[in-house]
Amino acid sequence: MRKIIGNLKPYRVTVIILALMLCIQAYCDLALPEYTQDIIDVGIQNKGIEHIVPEKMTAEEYKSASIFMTKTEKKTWKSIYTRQGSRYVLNVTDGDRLDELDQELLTPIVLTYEMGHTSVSRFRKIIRSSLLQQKNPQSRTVASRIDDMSVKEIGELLHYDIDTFRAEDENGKVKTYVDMRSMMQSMIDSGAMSDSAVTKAKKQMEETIDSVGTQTLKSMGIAYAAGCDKAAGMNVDRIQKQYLWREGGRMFLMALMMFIAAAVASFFAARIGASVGRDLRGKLFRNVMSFSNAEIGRFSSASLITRCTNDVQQIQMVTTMMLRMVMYAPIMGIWGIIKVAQTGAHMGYIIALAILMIIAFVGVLFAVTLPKFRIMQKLVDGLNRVSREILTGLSVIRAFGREKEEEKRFDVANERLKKTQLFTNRVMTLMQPSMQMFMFALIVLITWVSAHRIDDGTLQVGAMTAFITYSMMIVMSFLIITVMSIILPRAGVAAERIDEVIRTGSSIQDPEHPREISAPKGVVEFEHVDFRYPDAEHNVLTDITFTAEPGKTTAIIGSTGSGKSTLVNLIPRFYDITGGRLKVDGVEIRDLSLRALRGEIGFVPQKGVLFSGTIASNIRFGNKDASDEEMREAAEIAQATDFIEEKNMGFESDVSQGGSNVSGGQKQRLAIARAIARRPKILIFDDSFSALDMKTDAKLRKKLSEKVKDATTIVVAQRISTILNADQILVLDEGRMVGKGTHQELMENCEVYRQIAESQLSSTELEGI
Ligand SMILES: Nc1ncnc2c1ncn2[C@@H]1O[C@H](COP(=O)(O)OP(=O)(O)OP(=O)(O)O)[C@@H](O)[C@H]1O
Repeated sequence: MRKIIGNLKPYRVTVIILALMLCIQAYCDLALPEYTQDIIDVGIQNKGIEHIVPEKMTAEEYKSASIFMTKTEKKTWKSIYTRQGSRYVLNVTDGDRLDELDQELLTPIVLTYEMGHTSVSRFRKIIRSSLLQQKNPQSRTVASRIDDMSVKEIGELLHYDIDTFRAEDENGKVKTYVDMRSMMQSMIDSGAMSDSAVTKAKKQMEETIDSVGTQTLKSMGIAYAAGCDKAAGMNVDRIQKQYLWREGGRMFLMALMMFIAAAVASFFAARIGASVGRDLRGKLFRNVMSFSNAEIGRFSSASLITRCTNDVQQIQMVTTMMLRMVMYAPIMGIWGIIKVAQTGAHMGYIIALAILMIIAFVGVLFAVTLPKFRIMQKLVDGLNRVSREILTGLSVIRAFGREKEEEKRFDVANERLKKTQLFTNRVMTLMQPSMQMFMFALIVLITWVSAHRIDDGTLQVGAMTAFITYSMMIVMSFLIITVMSIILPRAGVAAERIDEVIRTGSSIQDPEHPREISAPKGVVEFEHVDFRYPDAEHNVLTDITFTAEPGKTTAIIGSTGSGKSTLVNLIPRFYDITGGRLKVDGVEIRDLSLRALRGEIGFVPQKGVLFSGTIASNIRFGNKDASDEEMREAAEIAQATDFIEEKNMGFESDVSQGGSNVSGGQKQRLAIARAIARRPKILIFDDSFSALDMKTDAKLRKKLSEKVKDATTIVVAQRISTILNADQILVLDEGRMVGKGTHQELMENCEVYRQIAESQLSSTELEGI
């Protein structure tokens, strides 16, 4: 995870912009349910009235509104209304001030509203408890009979004017309500209700209201304002229409803003992801280019390719996902929880329960599938290996009639992968429907609990809708966090694999202060050189001593695996020697810069390697400034002219990737021409003549001795005939030099050489030399 985040360092600014966009998106996303809530609760249920202070009031309402107000609140109340005839008109228009008033006057106004809208059962309860508080026995007797009396009878008994009226509740059900306001007023005026009793009643009411939540409380206040406005003769329908249009418009703008923020965030996330991928690939590639053969061997080229492609691809995908979803989920989750608390629905425990269940469910799901995912990675590797082997060896398979067996081998690997994939896919496909079912169950549960609250009048329909939406958002956020917390460690493995390559330095480094050769000649000196491959137990080369001189050919011969290729690979420092000294023109090669050293060498590897392009581009590969003349001469020496000229396009003929459209011998000749075109001081042929027929081999050697006279030529060969005329022949056996001299000398004093010679040439041929 840290490594994945570390990759984002160069994109700090873009990540900050992206985070900002996500905040805007979250803000809009979370504001939308609020708008829905407002449209339902304010726009539809409260006829579009936004503030709890009525715009117009009858004198009667104006008076009764202040029943539960403190002195300061009463002062505010008086200051915000102006009398116009029999009506009181609100003189405040500033939105902020109205919001302040909503806060300041909410409790007394809702209390008054509640007093004006008391259900019959609640009215009886209030009267009974106030009668029981009075000490005289008569009141107690009346209290016991309250349930049998009608509201009117209770009013007559207590000598108060009590109005009842029928109205719809929040759910549209028509109910009988009692308006207790005038009764309260008379009680306060007559002194039957003391100030402390009012405070006590207010406190009791406040406690009941506390459980409702601010949003619902405000809706009650607004319902009160709507009632007053209507009673004062205002056109509430127009207010409602205006409100709905305005809120709908705002909602649309919010949705638009959310869309833009989300699109910009996605754009940046994809861009950063792709850039991180590009950076990693670049870093990997640059580092791999500096690797010596030892590091390439350690990782294997197949693994390096997988790391450069598959692993980087995975990191790129996870980075984009992380920036888009993992960053967004906590913002939404936490902000959503805050919003949910504000709805006052008090159903947080349902969300907590849902989150716990989701974590448990996803945990079980992944516990079952994760080991299979790990196995799958190995099975994919296995399938790749088998297919690669079969495809590259197709002609051999055909020649030996092994198609059926190989098909079976492939089928086994294929079938194993299929079975594992089927299992994981089946389990994972369970996830979506389960999550859907889970979400629906959550909605049902919330609706069921809310239904009771709505029935009790402690929750509004809009608040429920908002709560459901917020719940879905929170639960989804936790779901994303849970799933990502499982996916991320898997991507961590890819990050680890990439990091391993990036952290690995090349074992072959340039010296800090490289020495220079003023006039390079190309003398190669081996002084008691030993070499052992990294991690190998034994030396591959031991005590090798010889000097290869300019203008002369040094040939190396020996049985398979005797260390010939290894020896020549030491000269361009593909590997560093492990003992002795290796000098070029008297300077240890470790003291020369790699560029200078390799600049002196023309190397023809055992396996001819060509690059896609043209024949000319391949010959000029080591010396892009070579003139046409030089290029033709190199091709001439390498005996490549004949076949090049046979092609329609000559030197401009296409060479496909890896040189697959030229024969093995042609490939070798082009590789030789490429080395010669460089005009090096040291020419190394690592078994490069093996694919040439004897005639071409002889012609090529003749041309070489004529045209590349000054170079130090080192030839590794399998055929004695190739090296018969060499100035010096080194005979290797199991990594040791068992003979050094000309052909004649070796025939006389080197047993190993004689055996090789006798195994390749007849006695008459040998005598004729
Ligand atoms: N990268 C490597 N890591 C470890 N051991 C290696 C590596 N390359 C070669 N060897 C071992 O070093 C020994 C010498 O190999 P080398 O390729 O130099 O022989 P060679 O004489 O060129 O053989 P051939 O004539 O078959 O090409 C062999 O035993 C081989 O197994």
